Amino acid sequence: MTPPVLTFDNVTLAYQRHPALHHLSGKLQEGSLTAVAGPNGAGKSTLLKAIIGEVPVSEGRIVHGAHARDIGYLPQIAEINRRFPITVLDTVLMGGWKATGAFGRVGREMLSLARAALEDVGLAGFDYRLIGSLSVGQLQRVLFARLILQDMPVILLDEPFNAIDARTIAVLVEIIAGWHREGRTVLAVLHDMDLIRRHFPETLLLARRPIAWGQTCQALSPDNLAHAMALAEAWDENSEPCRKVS
Ligand SMILES: Nc1ncnc2c1ncn2[C@@H]1O[C@H](COP(=O)(O)OP(=O)(O)OP(=O)(O)O)[C@@H](O)[C@H]1O
Repeated sequence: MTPPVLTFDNVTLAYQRHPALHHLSGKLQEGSLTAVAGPNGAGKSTLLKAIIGEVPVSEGRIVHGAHARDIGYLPQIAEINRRFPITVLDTVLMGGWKATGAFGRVGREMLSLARAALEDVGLAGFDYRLIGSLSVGQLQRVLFARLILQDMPVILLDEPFNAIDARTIAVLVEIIAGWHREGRTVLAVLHDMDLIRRHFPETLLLARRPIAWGQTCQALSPDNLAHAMALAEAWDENSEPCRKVS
């Protein structure tokens, strides 16, 4: 068996010592397709940010396997500055910086790969549109095209289907399924339980702490979902900073 892509060893993540996620342990296997589910404020986005090093680990550790530097990350769309005056094509080409270097010239091959990625997401011909002129769904397609160009073995997606219509969701779900078939590891924060059940074989259910992690049908059992909701409702934002649990 190949070593896990990520190992979580009793991980606690906190902001100003107030825990957002407690005591997560488990392994993300190479080639797995996993949803991260849970109520608002459960710590889902925080977990993704900790994996890419944007949020420090307060306790425990996250051990990266062979692909430590090879992670593609799609932030929540609300975190993208759409006023930045950049074209669709240049946004996608940012996904190729590893090959071109930060200030390298974009070669013909990279350009044609970027255009092919735009075609894959159904946006052929949008090259010179400014991203500020796109609908939310079109912008999400552009960001997926950038991930295609990035060509990473591990891909983290934070609410990729938020505020997106069914047609665009179908296109993006198919791209994710393609990544899975290619053996990439995908971890996606999602809210739509039906969509998770249909397309994601594994689920990590969080409610400020892990509730379940395994096959989706078991992880999203009615008992587990009720437990997660009850914990979320009982949560006190002003609770004491985390103390170690032995
Ligand atoms: N930068 C920050 N500073 C302080 N607290 C934060 C920060 N970011 C998130 N939090 C808090 O950490 C907790 C977990 O937030 P997180 O965004 O990880 O939840 P989530 O499960 O992704 O929620 P949602 O489904 O609403 O996006 C929340 O209580 C949130 O207010």
